[in-house]
Amino acid sequence: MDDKNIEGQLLDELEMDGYQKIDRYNTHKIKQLADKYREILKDIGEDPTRPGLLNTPERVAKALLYFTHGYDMDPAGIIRSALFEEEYSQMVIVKDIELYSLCEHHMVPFFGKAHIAYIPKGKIVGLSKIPRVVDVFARRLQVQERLTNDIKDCLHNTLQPAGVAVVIECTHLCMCMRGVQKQNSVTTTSAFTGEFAKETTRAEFMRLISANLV
Ligand SMILES: Nc1nc2c(ncn2[C@@H]2O[C@H](COP(=O)(O)OP(=O)(O)OP(=O)(O)O)[C@@H](O)[C@H]2O)c(=O)[nH]1
Ligand SMILES: [Zn+2]
Repeated sequence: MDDKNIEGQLLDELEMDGYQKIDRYNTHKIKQLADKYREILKDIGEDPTRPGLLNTPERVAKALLYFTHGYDMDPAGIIRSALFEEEYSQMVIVKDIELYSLCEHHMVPFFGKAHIAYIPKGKIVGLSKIPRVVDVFARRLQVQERLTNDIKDCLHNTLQPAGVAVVIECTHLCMCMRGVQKQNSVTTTSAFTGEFAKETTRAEFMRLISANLV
């Protein structure tokens, strides 16, 4: 399946789930962006009329719209679409959620993993909605710190749990392929609410996300 079909399929699925009308790929918007990329190609010393680049501006336009499709989505709505009453009050952890985002300073990718936990207080959420919320916030221009807080705030406000924990580990390509050029540095950010303010609860979460239990 080519990139366009994969993107199209993902967006179709999201629309089918009724999250929000997604109108990112209309022809007018793609053309507007593609025209700008044609100019950018000239500015970097390329010839946009050479055969290999003829469709590149449209491809890049669609890719950028895909990389930032989180702007068109409603993360709180995603959580609210699958809330269930349940008397489970232990920690729920979804770890190793891969994410891809764009740093807002250079518009270069940063990518890595999110580890998320919450302690329910009467309500649990459909598990898949947690990675979906990660993607909504990741698919925008971000800094890792705000991405971390956005996810924490969304879960905290919609689930109203006894606590939320978010840890994100990422590689920033703006620090690898340019600038300081450090290939192996990993940035870790975290945000905690409620019960996770307690040292023991936080330590249990950190131990469980570090463990290889499966
Ligand atoms: N805190 C934070 N900084 C980020 C993130 N992504 C990129 N940056 C940093 O944003 C900063 C922008 O700094 P500037 O000095 O304005 O930009 P620059 O001259 O391109 O900086 P260098 O990358 O050091 O070459 C850099 O230090 C980047 O490493 C992020 O998610 N969080
Ligand atoms: Zn950057």
